[in-house]
Amino acid sequence: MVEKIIVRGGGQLNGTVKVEGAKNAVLPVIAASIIASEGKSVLHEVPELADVTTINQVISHMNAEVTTNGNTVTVDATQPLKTEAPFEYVRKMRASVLVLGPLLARYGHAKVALPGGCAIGSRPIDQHLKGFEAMGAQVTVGDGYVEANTDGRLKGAKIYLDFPSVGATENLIMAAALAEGRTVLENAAKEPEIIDLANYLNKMGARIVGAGTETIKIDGVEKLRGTEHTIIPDRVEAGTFMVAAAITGGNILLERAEAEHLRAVISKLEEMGVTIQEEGEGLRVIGPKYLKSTDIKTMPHPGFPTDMQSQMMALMLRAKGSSVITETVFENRFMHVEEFRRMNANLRIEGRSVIVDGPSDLQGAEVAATDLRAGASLVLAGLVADGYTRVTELRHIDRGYVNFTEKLAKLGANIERVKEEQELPQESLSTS
Ligand SMILES: CC(=O)N[C@H]1[C@@H](OP(=O)(O)OP(=O)(O)OC[C@H]2O[C@@H](n3ccc(=O)[nH]c3=O)[C@H](O)[C@@H]2O)O[C@H](CO)[C@@H](O)[C@@H]1O
Ligand SMILES: C=C(OP(=O)(O)O)C(=O)O
Repeated sequence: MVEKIIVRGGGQLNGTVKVEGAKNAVLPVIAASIIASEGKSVLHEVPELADVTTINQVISHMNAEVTTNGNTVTVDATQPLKTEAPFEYVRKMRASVLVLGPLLARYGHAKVALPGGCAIGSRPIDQHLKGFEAMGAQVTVGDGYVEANTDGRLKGAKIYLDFPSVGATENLIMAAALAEGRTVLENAAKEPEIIDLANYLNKMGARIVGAGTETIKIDGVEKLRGTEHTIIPDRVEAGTFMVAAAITGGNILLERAEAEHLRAVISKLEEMGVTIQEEGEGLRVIGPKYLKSTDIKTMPHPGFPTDMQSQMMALMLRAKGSSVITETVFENRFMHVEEFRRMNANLRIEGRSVIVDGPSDLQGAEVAATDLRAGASLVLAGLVADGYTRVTELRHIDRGYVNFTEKLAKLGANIERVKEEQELPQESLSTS
């Protein structure tokens, strides 16, 4: 049996959706919760995602006590922890490497399986390791593991990142939180999720200033204490539903969507003719009758987010004229292009760019989610394709979207998630 999302194109999406807590904020926050040698952390607005289950399994494996009650997760890491994260977890989710910084800071030792690449690129962690070494750790890589050790506490250091890596910035802030002296992180990532992590750590007793700017200063403290924290809203989930409104010419109110985190996305959607208004604690998004073409280049925050690239490509397919979308953050984040082509999309890859000649007359087809955002984008394209689109490989979508099918159905989409018999390939039916 294979699980599929089946969507039939046609019709506008209208109604209200509440944006979940951010996947990319909650994963580092749960990883950071294991630094606390005293007190429990109580985390609110935790989305019920497969990735959250994975990070909870990683820290439970280390002996942290994790209790989930709806969207509230309590972590008690006061008992002695194991300092290893095995491959079985890291292979499911690269963000498992975020336990390196907290373990090294608290225990002077960490051993984590190397994450390796994935469908969107090779994704090395050299910038994380360079930072740990600058703080005095000995780092070795072998047998598929990275191991870091330090005698006594890490030492504060001046670290310049070659690229504003989100994960490296998070791992190094966490490591520096318990280091001796001051760490200055230059060319740091400025994503809202970095600010959320720093706010959480500061509530735990850390001394971090400058999160959200390119220079972050961390004065190490001796210990941190569990605290209460509410996870920020997921700007990528919000952006995905904004595209759902835009592509169907619908009208959706996104409760808890944070305009400040979505400036680049809002600006590009407005260029394409979409109306966006702040309303109460959220954003109202109204799709136009005709979409206009535009060009987009992905960049680190506050630039256009790579995690919204494929959704915007789906939208460009329906815009009149030529649009160009350039990916500068990941080396290989265009796997969805071939899948869109199965749906009769007119687009081509040129180096790091995709040229979209719209509007395409999209036709329903059987397509595979090649990664999490690609999966969501195929569903978005299916909302306006002629006939039925069947999307497979749903485990990717489940990593980052809570009840995606149900939420779209509630907005009026003709969509369901089903289990279907796997069709045998032709050759296995042959009797010769
Ligand atoms: C769990 C999480 O928060 N994931 C997000 C995080 O991923 P992640 O933290 O992995 O992304 P990074 O910002 O680290 O990676 C960006 C680029 O830098 C490269 N790089 C990174 C680290 C390093 O040591 N060396 C190196 O070369 C990567 O291969 C990639 O090409 O930020 C990405 C960029 O906004 C988002 O797409 C992901 O959704
Ligand atoms: C690429 C993403 O996540 P991850 O870094 O967890 O693979 C994403 O959220 O789009």
